[in-house]
Amino acid sequence: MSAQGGTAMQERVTIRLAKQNMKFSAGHFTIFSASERERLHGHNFTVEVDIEARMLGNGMCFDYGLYKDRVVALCRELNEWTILPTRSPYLRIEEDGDHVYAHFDGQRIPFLRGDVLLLPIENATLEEFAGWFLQRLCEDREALRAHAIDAIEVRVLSGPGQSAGRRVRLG
Ligand SMILES: Nc1nc2c(c(=O)[nH]1)N=C([C@H](O)[C@H](O)COP(=O)(O)OP(=O)(O)OP(=O)(O)O)CN2
Repeated sequence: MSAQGGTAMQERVTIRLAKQNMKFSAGHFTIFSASERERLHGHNFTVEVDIEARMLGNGMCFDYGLYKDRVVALCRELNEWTILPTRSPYLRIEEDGDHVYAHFDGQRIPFLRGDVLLLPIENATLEEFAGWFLQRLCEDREALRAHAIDAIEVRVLSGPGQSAGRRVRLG
């Protein structure tokens, strides 16, 4: 339908946010099984968000600046930490004063408490990072309704050509 003529169904639009400051540097290791994991290493991760919404008149949908700021703030929360998953079936986290110990397959891996971010995810993977962003972006359901948002997809990249995307449909 042309933009001039309204329809009973509001037109949909996809806003893509992939700004250069949507990034975070973090250490992690992927756990593949009860006995296999990677060594600790890091990446400069980047984040891209697609938001599907309905047009609200005045030639626009919601003001995407609100979500730009939110994604950048979430990236800052993950920036310059070693990220450990608290919901892994294979990793036990022990907090002891200034240290955090990750217990994996008989290993007791020490970290300084001040270097570690414990995230409620199953594994420190791209797909779980994407899920964490998605869950945080969808916390304010009232705002999503007010902005006529029907779906959000978050894609996290660990470098060019390597990413995982997760999507939630709201409408
Ligand atoms: N399903 C998933 N599989 C794997 C993940 C993941 O997040 N989800 N992650 C890893 C590794 O952590 C990651 O691939 C390690 O980085 P790596 O690719 O080795 O290094 P680069 O990003 O520099 O890429 P290069 O191909 O080495 O240039 C494995 N599997």
